[in-house]
Amino acid sequence: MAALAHFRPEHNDSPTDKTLFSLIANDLISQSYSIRPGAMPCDLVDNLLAYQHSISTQKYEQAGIGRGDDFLRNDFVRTDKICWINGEFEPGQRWLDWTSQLQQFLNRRLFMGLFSFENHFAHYASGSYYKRHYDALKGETNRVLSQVTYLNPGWGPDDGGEMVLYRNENDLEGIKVVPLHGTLVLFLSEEFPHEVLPASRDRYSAAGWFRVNTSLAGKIDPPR
Ligand SMILES: O=C(O)CCC(=O)C(=O)O
Ligand SMILES: [Fe+2]
Repeated sequence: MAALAHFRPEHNDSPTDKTLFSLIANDLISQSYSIRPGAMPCDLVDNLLAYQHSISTQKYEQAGIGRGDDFLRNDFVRTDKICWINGEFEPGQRWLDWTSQLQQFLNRRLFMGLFSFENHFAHYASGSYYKRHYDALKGETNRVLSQVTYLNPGWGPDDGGEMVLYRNENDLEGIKVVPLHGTLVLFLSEEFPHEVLPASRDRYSAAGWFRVNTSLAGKIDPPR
């Protein structure tokens, strides 16, 4: 027994990144989406949540739909507020390092050709929503893989705010994902309509998209 006193488990219950990446890859192979409650490393999501809270509300902008000249604010579709994440501060950089490792892993394992990652914090104030939509339109391939990580400790069954992931355009029932702290969701951007139901409290997340390189000669495809 004395020897056990010196035994220290290598890490806590959460799987190592490689194990998690492997599970995600297997999910994507078998069902083109991955829903992993509580899978994110605790220190990473705690750090990200603290970072999100430290950002001044003035840095948030009303979210819109479309990009560039097609950008449109439309309260009928979505009412959340967003703030793009860059590597300016350490927690943001750690997050981008982690997502870059995931990107490399998926490229090696699944040959996905993921080229870049854009992502933002999203704040859905109580009652906010994002109606059913696709993150990418077929044929306009650039957003390939959507990612959402939830940053809401203690989210309860009565808090609402589920993300509903529909299996295809005819699916009306969908799979409800509770936006609980540390839950990670990934899905092929062109394949799954999804929506965010209104919540009864503030709802925080980091949502992002891995993109392929659609730059044409001489014309760089901007990251957002
Ligand atoms: O927050 C979520 O659960 C999903 C957000 C979303 O669909 C998006 O930002 O495109
Ligand atoms: Fe979306």
